Amino acid sequence: MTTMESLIGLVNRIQRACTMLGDYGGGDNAFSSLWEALPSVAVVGGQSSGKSSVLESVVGRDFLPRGSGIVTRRPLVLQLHKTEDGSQEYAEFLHLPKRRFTDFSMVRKEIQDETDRVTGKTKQISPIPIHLSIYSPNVVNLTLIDLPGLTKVAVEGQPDTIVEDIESMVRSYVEKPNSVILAISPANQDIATSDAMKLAREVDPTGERTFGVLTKLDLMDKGTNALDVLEGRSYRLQHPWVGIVNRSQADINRNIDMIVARRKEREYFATSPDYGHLAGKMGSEYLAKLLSKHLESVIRSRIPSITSLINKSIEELESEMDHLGRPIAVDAGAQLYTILELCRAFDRIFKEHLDGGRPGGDRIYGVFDNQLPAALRKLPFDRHLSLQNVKKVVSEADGYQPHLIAPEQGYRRLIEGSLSYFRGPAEASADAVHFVLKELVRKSIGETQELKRFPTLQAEIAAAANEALERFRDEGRKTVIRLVDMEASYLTVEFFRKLPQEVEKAGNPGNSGNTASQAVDRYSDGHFRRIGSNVSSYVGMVSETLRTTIPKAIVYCQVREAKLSLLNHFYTQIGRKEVLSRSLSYLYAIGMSIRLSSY
Ligand SMILES: Nc1nc2c(ncn2[C@@H]2O[C@H](COP(=O)(O)OP(=O)(O)OP(=O)(O)O)[C@@H](O)[C@H]2O)c(=O)[nH]1
Repeated sequence: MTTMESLIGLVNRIQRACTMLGDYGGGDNAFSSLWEALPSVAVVGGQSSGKSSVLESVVGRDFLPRGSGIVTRRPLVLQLHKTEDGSQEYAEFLHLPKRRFTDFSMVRKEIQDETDRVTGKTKQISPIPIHLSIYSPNVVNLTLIDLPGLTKVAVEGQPDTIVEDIESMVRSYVEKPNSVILAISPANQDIATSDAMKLAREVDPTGERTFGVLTKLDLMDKGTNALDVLEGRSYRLQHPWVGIVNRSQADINRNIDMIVARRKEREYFATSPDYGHLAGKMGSEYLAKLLSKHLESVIRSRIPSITSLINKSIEELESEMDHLGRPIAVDAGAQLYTILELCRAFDRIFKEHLDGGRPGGDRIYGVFDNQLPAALRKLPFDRHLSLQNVKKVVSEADGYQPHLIAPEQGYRRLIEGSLSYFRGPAEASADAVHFVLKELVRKSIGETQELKRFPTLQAEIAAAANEALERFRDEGRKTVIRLVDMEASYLTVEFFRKLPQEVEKAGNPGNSGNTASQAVDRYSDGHFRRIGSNVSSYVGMVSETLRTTIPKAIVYCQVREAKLSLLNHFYTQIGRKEVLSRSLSYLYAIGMSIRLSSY
């Protein structure tokens, strides 16, 4: 491998590591700054300027989606890898690591499908890149990023903001000082109106990192030529302009082969009266070499800062790994599957305990059927509703003015005071079920034969399951407390409506005119006893309700969750660990190859 090849290959590998971690310049961790430090070539141009055509002829293959409107709706990070002459050409997507595409029409389809997977079938755009590698003897090592074409109007079905959205996405790529801008303009349009040049001038006013490409030279009016642009008089850039002749729509319709098209392009320049003297510096093949060489020199100058960023990323990953715990297996990829299988075996047994088939789940019913009702019965309402306490609470609620008809405030206070006693048994039930579940986890781990050989994994599963159960318990407790509080926050109205009549009846046995005896009776012990017994029957009613709703809440929050998602967190975590450890070994390898080479 020549130095140039390995340098660009190096950057390709780092870019893959970044994408693997779900980063593409968005966040503010070491990885996104690493991504940003990497040079790449961003292809910018207005719609129909010939962007796709240029990319395809640089690659020497048809593989980009075609159609009207905005076809490129996600950035496409295209990594070209030169392989030995005569070797089979193939393509690979980062999101489908196991699949080699040799049929390039399938590559086109996969780009379309993968675009739709993120954006939906809508015409939305998304900044999440698709990574495609092409291995071919007909390419030079190069990383290109294809971006949506700049447009001036939204088409049917697209949000009005699409014009700005595309511009700001493209801008986010080209404004990075490390990006090389491949600005595509059609020769049959005034260069002064080119969308690509407008944006390039804004982000790179000195033209240091802009490569101007002029397409459609063959479509210029007879008798005119683009020498003013190509020789740098119309628009000055630090790098030379490159003229291109792509396949026309008719060529495409006639399925003119890419390699044939490249040859025709060479012939076009070689025989052109206008451009003959520039022939050696025109055409898509020359463009590819020019870019590759430039990219290499940029990368070379960045090696020291890239190395230090890699080290910083490694440090960050290491510390995240320390935090999550090291992966159990050495060969993470293969073992991840085994681990998940083992977890599932455990999960199955755990569910059998809950659903029956294995003992233990019945103990949850025991909590609801015995423990909870017993605890409810034992609540000290007798004391709370004793004659003495009722008198005290009611008088306190009355204040300086004793109640006239029914002691509404007194009732409320007595009821609220009583209801608060329900919190204890409610929480105790959540705890009791929690302990049953915990015990079932312990048992299930012991009964999972497959786990016998993996004590560490056993411990990790136990820890993860118990942690999940704790979370479910917290939720269960919160919910049952809420049930109790709900009872206290709104009392059943009918119950109160009945009260005054009862008091009235009880206070006036057949003597409705005698207010004096009524008054005496109202403050007699009998009166307070009646209040106590009214409250007691209200509380009894609530107790009945809670006896049935508390189990529902606990099953919903704890038992059901344990069945559905006991190890979900754990699965996410080991998945993350796997990705981290893969990225880490990746970066170590890259760091190593930088140290070993003499860049
Ligand atoms: N004759 C001729 N036609 C070209 C040339 N370059 C592009 N075309 C044609 O112009 C049309 C648009 O080219 P594309 O490569 O699809 O342009 P694009 O910028 O990718 O377009 P969008 O993806 O729609 O933004 C196609 O029909 C091409 O065949 C060229 O150099 N000469």
